[in-house]
Amino acid sequence: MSRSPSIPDRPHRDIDPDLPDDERLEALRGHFEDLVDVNDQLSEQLEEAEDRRTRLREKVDRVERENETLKSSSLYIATVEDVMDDDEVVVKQHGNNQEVLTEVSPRVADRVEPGDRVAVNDSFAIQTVLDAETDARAQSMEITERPEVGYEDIGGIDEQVREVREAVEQPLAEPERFEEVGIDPPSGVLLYGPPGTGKTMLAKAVANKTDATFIKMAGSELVRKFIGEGSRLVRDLFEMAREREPAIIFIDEIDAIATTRSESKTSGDAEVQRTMMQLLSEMDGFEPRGEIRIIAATNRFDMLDRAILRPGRFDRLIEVPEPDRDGREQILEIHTRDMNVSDDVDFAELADETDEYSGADIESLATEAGMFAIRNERDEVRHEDFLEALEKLEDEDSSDVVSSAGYFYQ
Ligand SMILES: Nc1ncnc2c1ncn2[C@@H]1O[C@H](COP(=O)(O)OP(=O)(O)OP(=O)(O)O)[C@@H](O)[C@H]1O
Repeated sequence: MSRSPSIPDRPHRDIDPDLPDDERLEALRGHFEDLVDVNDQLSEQLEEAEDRRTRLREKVDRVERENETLKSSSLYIATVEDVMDDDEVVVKQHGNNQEVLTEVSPRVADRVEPGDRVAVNDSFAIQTVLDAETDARAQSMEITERPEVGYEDIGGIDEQVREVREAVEQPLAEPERFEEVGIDPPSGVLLYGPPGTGKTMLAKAVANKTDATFIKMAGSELVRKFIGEGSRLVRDLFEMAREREPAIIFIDEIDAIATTRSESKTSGDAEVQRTMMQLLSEMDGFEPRGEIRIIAATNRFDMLDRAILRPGRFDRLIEVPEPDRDGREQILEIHTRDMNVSDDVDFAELADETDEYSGADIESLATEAGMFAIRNERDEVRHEDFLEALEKLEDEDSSDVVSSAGYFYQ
């Protein structure tokens, strides 16, 4: 790197005005030569500075172009297996487990270590090293420091809220009570019931109440996202939780990895099996009174492999049913809390009319009613808007609207 050149001193000469003319002329000539010298030096420096500026500009342009390429092209996730000399590394690609000898871009060369998760481009050159956060997201984990759902946002399932608080919140908030009594809290809690009934909300609300990090992963992602990576993802999930204790791990659609063992021995089944074994071994090695709690959810209780329900695993089962009439009224009130609803809205009647609606369906109903008000150029939502919304939802394919219909969960 070139250092900035020093600026030459300003030439200075005292010329005695009483000197004879020829001596004064000589002195002035000397001064003039000094000035020309300095001028030459400054011009040279200016030229160098301009050169440097051009080189920097080119560098910036190049980095900007690289940046654009990085942003616009898809990158693939891989794990570094080995780092060799000359900036060469062996990476294993997620998805197909292919091992590739590749190069590291000089920008990240000194940051790459075996075990790192990296993003590679189409020609497998390593572009970036993923930090824990990006890595987790790339693996479809959803991490929320403090979810914004409170118990007051959940309607119609008070008993389930109570049970979850007892099984998950209390062991985190007052572990000493379990110690005093001499029992271990439930290892894992399994919430089961039709879709859209508030299972995820329940898990988020406990995390909110206990200031725990909420880490969510869908079982389907564990087995579908990167074939052959399921058990590693489970390990990462628990690792992430250990780094962020207190934490609540929420595995949605647990049935995707814990289905009843099928007779067929396809590689897909073996993969699912390995993922489940990893989950069980993580849970078995768990500190029962520790600061990580695990909640799983399923709509397909009937399909679950009973091995995951043994003591020490998901040993507290909580059914989260569709809301009853009063529950629906409560949920309607929750979802219209921030809406400008007119006094003529009859929640009791709407609750009567929404038999078999899940909480999620009721949320859609409220949003749809709001849309009708907007369409009619009103800023107040009236009862008639809810009725129109009901009609619209009923008209749409009823199996889509009433999401619980047709689901077998026990
Ligand atoms: N009991 C409820 N009280 C209030 N809102 C609810 C309730 N149940 C569901 N909802 C609404 O429906 C949305 C979806 O609910 P949630 O994701 O918790 O359902 P889920 O049971 O986990 O569904 P799935 O099984 O499909 O994952 C919530 O964001 C909320 O707006």
